Amino acid sequence: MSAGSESPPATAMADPSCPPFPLLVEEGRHEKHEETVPHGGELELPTVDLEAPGEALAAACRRLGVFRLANHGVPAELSARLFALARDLLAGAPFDDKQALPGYFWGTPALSALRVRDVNWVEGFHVPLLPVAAGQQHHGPTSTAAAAEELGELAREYGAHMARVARKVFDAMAGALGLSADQASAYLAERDGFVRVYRYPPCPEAGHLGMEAHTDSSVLSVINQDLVGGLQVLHGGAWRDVAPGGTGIDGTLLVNLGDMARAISSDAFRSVLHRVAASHGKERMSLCYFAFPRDDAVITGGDGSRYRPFTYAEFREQVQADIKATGSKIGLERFLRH
Ligand SMILES: O=C(O)CCC(=O)C(=O)O
Ligand SMILES: [Fe+2]
Repeated sequence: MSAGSESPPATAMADPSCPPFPLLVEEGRHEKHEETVPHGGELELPTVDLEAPGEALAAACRRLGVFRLANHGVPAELSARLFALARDLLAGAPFDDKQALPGYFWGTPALSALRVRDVNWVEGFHVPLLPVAAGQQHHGPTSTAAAAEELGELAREYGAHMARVARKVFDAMAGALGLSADQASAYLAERDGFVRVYRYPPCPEAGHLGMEAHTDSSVLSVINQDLVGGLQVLHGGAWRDVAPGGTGIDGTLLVNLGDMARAISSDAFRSVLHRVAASHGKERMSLCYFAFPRDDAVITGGDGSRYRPFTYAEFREQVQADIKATGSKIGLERFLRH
């Protein structure tokens, strides 16, 4: 039985900026959800130079599906401004004000299937890279609305850098896979991607996740995390910490391959299961960019692939239907050849 159908959970509301995350209050609940997968400490990740990706990039895609990216050309000052603006807005404004802003979300995206242990201890803004149509823009008079508009503009400026980075990374991946120019173009619609600005508020209780275990549906995702830590990837049967790469001029970004990279490479490239532990003492912030294939791109890893050909639009609709029905994504398994 889902926990949501038992007695109503307590909520953590001491901080007015905090969404009404449910707390696990019943005796014994922690034991019930105790880890079954061991924790294996930090995972050393390879660093790929964007200006000279060479063999290192393909090797990292094959072995891990996640790597650090250096020499990416994203101005440190732009990331710092976006982090600061997002932190001020998300940690500073009351929850009710934030909830009225376009693109704001908290908890699990599958709210229709809400179960207490599934609530992600996270909030944020979803910012598409394509400019928002005039009618959809928020013209509220408050300073919170003005800050949110500024955040959107800055996130799109940051997103333009992400699109540039994603194209360069993907062209190197496409080269390693021997994709045609048409495939390389259809399999990554980098300017149609989006940025998510996340805040993981401090969680008063152990046993929560900031974001539950998942693979990304993207071709590739680019993560820029602050210095708090909490991101973990499943490697060798254990959850391994991905340490922050440092901020400022020498800061690296993280590139994480999604399901689509796995499908187009016929499983040669990995899409790693990852999650974010809820923050305890400190809040955590991250800036994440996701790039997908064109909607009509027919994803195929060739005749030997375990997956039948499908369009990206088909994949996205299946993921949404599965989340609505079960609370979880099923993903590529749905597209296995019979
Ligand atoms: O916040 C992070 O570092 C990772 C977030 C993530 O995995 C996602 O949004 O898919
Ligand atoms: Fe993810």
